[in-house]
Amino acid sequence: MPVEEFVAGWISGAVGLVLGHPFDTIKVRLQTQNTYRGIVDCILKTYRHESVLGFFKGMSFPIASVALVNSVLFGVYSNTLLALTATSHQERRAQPPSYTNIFIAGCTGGVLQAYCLAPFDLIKVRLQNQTEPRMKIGSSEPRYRGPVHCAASILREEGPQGLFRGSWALVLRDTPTLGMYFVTYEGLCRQYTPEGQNPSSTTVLVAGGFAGIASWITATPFDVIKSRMQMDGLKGRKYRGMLHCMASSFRQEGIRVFFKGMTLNSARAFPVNAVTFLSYEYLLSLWR
Ligand SMILES: CN(C)C(=N)NCCC[C@H](N)C(=O)O
Repeated sequence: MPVEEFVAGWISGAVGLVLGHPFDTIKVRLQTQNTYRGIVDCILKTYRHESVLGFFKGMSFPIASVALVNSVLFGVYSNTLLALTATSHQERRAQPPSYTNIFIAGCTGGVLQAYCLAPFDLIKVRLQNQTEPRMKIGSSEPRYRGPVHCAASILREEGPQGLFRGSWALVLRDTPTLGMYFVTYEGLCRQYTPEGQNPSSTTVLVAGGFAGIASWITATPFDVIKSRMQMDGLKGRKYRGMLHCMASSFRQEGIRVFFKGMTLNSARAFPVNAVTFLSYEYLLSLWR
């Protein structure tokens, strides 16, 4: 089993994560709180109330977990392709796998990464939604003092299943969209690369960026439901399950609820996934 794919997935994920976290915080707040009038209002309120630190809330756990999550995604993807087509990463330029196999490998990586991601993502979302300013004397204390305190409080108050709240929505968000993610990336690379050659850095950046946008646009409806389910339980239970969350969100806010955060998801997706794929391909070429 080629371990390089796992290591390259980890490092490239960390680079992308830091770059995209501020967008992610604003998106999560817009999806789960109804107190903001839009993106600009949310950015201004966050900055005024919490300073620039507010945009980076909840980033430490994703940084710690990205090694696991991204290496599982890229490692499982590549090793599933190896099992399906008997070609290694290096051989795939000369013998390109079919899009069906790429889609199946992407979906397999997506399901497994969703399970690893679930508890870390839930803690991230809970911390991102704390709007109390840090280090301001006289301001109210946030409910969670940090990621470890957050995990311990959830375990104590909501039980182990509390850490997996919203995980069905997460699996539904990530499975088909990650299949599509790799199909888009491969498709664009093939389109703009002469046969048998490796794609140029520009092609990798553009293909990675558009793969990110395409996958996040389609992922947004389940992303909204996932974030709402993850916040449920904080002040009692509002939703009886994923379907109830979908129905009640739709009843109260109409169809547009499923598109909340789509602009930010897309804006974040381009740079994050451009650098993720560029560093992934670069690292693999170093180890070849
Ligand atoms: C639509 N989905 C769930 C994805 N494309 N997921 C892949 C994650 C890539 C990168 N870490 C990111 O956060 O965009």
